[in-house]
Amino acid sequence: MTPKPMLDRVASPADLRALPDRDLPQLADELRREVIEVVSQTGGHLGSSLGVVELTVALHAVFDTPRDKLIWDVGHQCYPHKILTGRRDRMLTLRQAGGLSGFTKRSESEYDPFGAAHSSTSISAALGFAMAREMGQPVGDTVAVIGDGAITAGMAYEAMNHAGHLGKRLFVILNDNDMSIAPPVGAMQTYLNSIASKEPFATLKAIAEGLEDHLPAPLREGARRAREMVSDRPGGVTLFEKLGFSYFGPVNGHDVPMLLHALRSMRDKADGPVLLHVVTRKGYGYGPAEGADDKYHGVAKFDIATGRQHKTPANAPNYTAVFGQTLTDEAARDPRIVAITAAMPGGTGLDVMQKRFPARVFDVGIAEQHGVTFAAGLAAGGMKPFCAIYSSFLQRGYDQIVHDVALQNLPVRFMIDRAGLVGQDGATHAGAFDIMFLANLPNMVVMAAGDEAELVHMIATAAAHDAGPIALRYPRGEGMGVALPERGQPLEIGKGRILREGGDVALLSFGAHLSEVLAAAAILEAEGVSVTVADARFAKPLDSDLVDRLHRQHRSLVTVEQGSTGGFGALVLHHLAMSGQLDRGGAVPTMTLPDRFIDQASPAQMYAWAGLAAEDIAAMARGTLSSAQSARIVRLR
Ligand SMILES: Cc1ncc(C[n+]2csc(CCOP(=O)(O)OP(=O)(O)O)c2C)c(N)n1
Ligand SMILES: CC(=O)[C@@H](O)[C@H](O)COP(=O)(O)O
Ligand SMILES: [Mg+2]
Repeated sequence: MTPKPMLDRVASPADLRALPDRDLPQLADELRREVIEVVSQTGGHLGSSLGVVELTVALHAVFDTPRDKLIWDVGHQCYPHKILTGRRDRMLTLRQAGGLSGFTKRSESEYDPFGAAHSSTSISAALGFAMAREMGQPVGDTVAVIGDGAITAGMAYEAMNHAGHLGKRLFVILNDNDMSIAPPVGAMQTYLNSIASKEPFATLKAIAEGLEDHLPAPLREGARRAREMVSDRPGGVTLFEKLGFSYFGPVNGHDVPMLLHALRSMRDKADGPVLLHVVTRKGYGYGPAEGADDKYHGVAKFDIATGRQHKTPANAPNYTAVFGQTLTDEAARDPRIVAITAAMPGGTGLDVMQKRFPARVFDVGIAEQHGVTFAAGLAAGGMKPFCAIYSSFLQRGYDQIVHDVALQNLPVRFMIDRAGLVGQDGATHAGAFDIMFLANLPNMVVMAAGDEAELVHMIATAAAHDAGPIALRYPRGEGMGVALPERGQPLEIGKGRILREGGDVALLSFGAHLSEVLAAAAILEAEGVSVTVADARFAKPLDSDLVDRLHRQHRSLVTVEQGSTGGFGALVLHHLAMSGQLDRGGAVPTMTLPDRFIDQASPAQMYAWAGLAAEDIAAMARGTLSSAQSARIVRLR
């Protein structure tokens, strides 16, 4: 690490507040260098963090954190905040096992009053704190920092609508960098751009609003004209003002004195909700980030001098890429196929289809709820919508899945990437619950891909399935390296497959843990246990013939899935119990994620903590055998 005299003097925000204002720009420069040095060694969300360095310094300088509650929306931009709030010495553990989370987290620091990682929750949470203060709790001011991407979500407007109604003191900082993960879309973005482009008048406005009372008359007039420039109508009111907020801005979010001035002005004058519009650049101050299309939103470890990222070479195509290409091929054959993403065209692989068929891919912004119901409307209107949303973000759209899709039996195809544990993003991004929350819904078909070739066939299955909704889950990362078919063939709905036959135990896998299940089978076979391995393919409808046969013909039937309790295994048990087969004996252990949240680590480590490594599966199967057999295995080992 390079020497940083100013940063070395700041062990906490209190130290920062003791510095004179003139030292804060230097502190920000040193902080930026530190963020770059750390992330070059850990990887992580770099671009967003670089864009808020000056804002972070100014916020901690003006507000009395942690008594004042500073709430970062999503929390992916919080690295400078972590460095300033007592976590500097642990930054190199970021996003690793036992280390700091990549997001804000209540259990990590008193300076993280509200955890995040899913977007657009900050204003609601800040309003909750504000009302707790109004009701006598020891809470100071509350400040939500929300990005122009995050403010595309309905939840942000629900919160502003409520805040405007309550009229209590609350600060919202809109961090407008004209970027989401991908370039942002939507009418709101156009509106924000129209306000932001009004500089320098708007800048004058920000200054003027802070100093208004002390300004000589001509300058006051300038401020009034500036206000008109940035408002909907002469004398004007911005959208935010119509929602009941006082609006300040836009101000240059990389100008520390300007930020200090604007923040102090609003802190000292506000008696209701205030929105400060700050314009920043994602990746600011690091050339390779500023020059990159994605502004280094999320990076691997990299070389600081060149910005070159050290990406591990892949052994097999990843599921996302296979999905993107296969859906594009299907779309080329069927003009009714359209796709929906909630602000993640690259992450979902839909950017491939977007390039070829731009008019058939809809980026709805961070609006999963709308995305699901929009897909339902498309389906009702005769299209074949593929709604591609990460498992954990799909949680946002659950009532829409139930009420708008399943209840009306509309053929929406849910393509659920990041199913299972995802690694460095940790518990917030784990795709743990979708099997459970989808397979319980009438009309819904639920599939999971055992490998990347299966994914291709399942996409074809979804494309062919017009009878109702269908969901397909697959994990983050590489496939098994199996040969990919030229073209997917629709599978028979509700039928699994047997990969190898044996006589002692049956391992029934649902989804991408198949590779681990096969590894477990190899361990058992080496011990002299004869193993059947089956891939259920469908959690719903369940292949009950397959389940019955595996249960009947083996001493035990072990189910394995990359999901929570209440999912595939529960459905197997339910079927066996309801058909009176459990009474006949034969253990049926169901191996699922445990009933706890699992913090970040490598996916393999996380699955090992979850008790789902190959050795755990083998041990579970071994434990179901008779003591005589177990003794034989122990001798063999
Ligand atoms: C509910 C939800 N959907 C999607 C995401 C994925 N996501 C994380 S950051 C981000 C973009 C946020 O853009 P913005 O708020 O402008 O912040 P910036 O990265 O530009 O600083 C998205 C889509 C998420 N975290 N939560
Ligand atoms: C902050 C956020 O939610 C995203 O940036 C997420 O970290 C992306 O994850 P993937 O790398 O799996 O696309
Ligand atoms: Mg943004």
